[in-house]
Amino acid sequence: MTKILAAVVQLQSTEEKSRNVDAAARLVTEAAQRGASFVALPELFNCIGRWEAVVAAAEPISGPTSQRMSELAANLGITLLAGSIAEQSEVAGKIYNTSLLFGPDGQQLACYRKRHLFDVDVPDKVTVRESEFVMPGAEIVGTTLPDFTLGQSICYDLRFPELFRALADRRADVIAVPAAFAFGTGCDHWEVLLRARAIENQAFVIAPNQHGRHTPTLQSYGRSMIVDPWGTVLATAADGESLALAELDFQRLQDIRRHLPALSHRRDGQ
Ligand SMILES: O=C(O)CCC(=O)C(=O)O
Repeated sequence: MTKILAAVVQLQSTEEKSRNVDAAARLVTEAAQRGASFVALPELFNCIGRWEAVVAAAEPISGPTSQRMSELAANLGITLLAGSIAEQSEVAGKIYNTSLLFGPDGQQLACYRKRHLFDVDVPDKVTVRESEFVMPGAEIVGTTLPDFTLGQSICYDLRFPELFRALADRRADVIAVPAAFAFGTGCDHWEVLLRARAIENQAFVIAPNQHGRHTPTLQSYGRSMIVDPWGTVLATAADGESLALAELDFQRLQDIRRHLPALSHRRDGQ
């Protein structure tokens, strides 16, 4: 198959897990009913807010949220990227920020843990120390699916082109960037970075984001997006909890790579 319909789900998650998972399931179901066969949820979709609350909500990989997502994927017959959840780690008081991929039979196909942690202090915009609560992941994850190869990243990873190049080296046709991208930086950087990563790696970029205020000091930018390998924005979510859908045409991807073979013009394998 050279074309599929993909969807990104935009949420305004809270610290209330059952509310968030229900909202996610409702929008994933709507996306599947509209014909999407690949649906992606944002970062920390099942619980976001104060870090203490996120850590307290952490689950093992095979916990209630992943079981619900696995059943959802199987019932709808779709491939589901469960954005990320807080995963219990071996270190007390710390989690992994973990993205799980489920196939249309409900099987877990991949697990990616956010590698780059958002420790920044940008005056008047955003101050965060994610590494106080989150352990960095070690692995780079690319998964070959029947229709395409998926590369995984999470949010702040977007600023590290070497990760995306490593995913391109694993032949990623689609790169997912589930996010709760800070409003303060998102206004200027979100779309530019997504489009740059798509253009330079000649891949579709699927970027479901959180939107709106989660706590008085935590606000996500929204504008969840699907970008094609030419850097064209194919779809953008409206503000609030919403969906954006777009067709991924893999023949167009191959044509772009053939006409403009920049990835094969790299010097010294870089
Ligand atoms: O890179 C940025 O500016 C935002 C990243 C972010 O919000 C996150 O990783 O949670």
